[in-house]
Amino acid sequence: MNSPTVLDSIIEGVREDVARREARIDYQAMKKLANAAKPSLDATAALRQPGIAVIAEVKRASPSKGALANIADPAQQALEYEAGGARVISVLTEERRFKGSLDDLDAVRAKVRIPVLRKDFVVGPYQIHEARAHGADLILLIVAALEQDALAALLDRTESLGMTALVEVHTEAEADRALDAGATVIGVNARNLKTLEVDRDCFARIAPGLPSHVIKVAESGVRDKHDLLTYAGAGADAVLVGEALVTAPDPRAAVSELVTAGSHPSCPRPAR
Ligand SMILES: O=C(O)c1ccccc1NCC(=O)[C@H](O)[C@H](O)COP(=O)(O)O
Repeated sequence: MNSPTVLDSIIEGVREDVARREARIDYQAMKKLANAAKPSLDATAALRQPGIAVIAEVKRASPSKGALANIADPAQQALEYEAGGARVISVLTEERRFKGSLDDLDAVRAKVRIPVLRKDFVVGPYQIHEARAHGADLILLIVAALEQDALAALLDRTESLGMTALVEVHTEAEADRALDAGATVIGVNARNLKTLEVDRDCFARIAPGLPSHVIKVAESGVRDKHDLLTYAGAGADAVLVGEALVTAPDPRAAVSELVTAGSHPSCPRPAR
């Protein structure tokens, strides 16, 4: 038997944590809470505005880097991102390896006016209703973590709750699975979640094979505006940035520099 990957061990912890939360608030009760939440914001409209969209992430720690930033006030961090021109805020809610929480999601949702992505490792429908109950507008679905039937069902569930699914892939085969499941927003993660290696050429290999109607998000490894421009040249509509923003001395300025580069007339535009 193969030894467990980083992704396997994250998922194992997530399953335990979901079971613990579900024992407190059961599935039917969570569905009711989700139904009572304010309607979700239209994330695809936000991502389709002119220029390369910046999805700015609240990320305290990661398996690849350990502790990244002591974000005492995630809402303030998100407000800085919003003021810098971010189109979407990504909030990591996984607790064990990323030091995030649903409290972080609540705090961010309460302050910002732009769409919010719940970034976690979704293993079942409970987490989707939970995300909606906590005000998320988008949810991440990782193809490598889901069987095909589950991926398609979770995508349907997300859309039926009025949310947008960012479907994450790392290989051409996963991109085919995302399309088969009906994904319209696809994130190509440069980071291999099994080995943690970052391959910034991954996006340029996969994006040309995605249909023009799909919103293409380049995830991970964006250090500065040069990386954003490279991804834009390969067809990115958006970039998702964590580490570079949480470690920046001035997160607002760091987002603004990316946004400015992505809206400059010389920035490559995806062909539509
Ligand atoms: O960041 C990690 O080490 C990691 C490890 C295992 C699974 C997921 C991981 N990160 C999640 C992400 O996809 C990133 O937080 C996101 O794309 C931002 O990446 P970066 O700008 O490189 O922080």
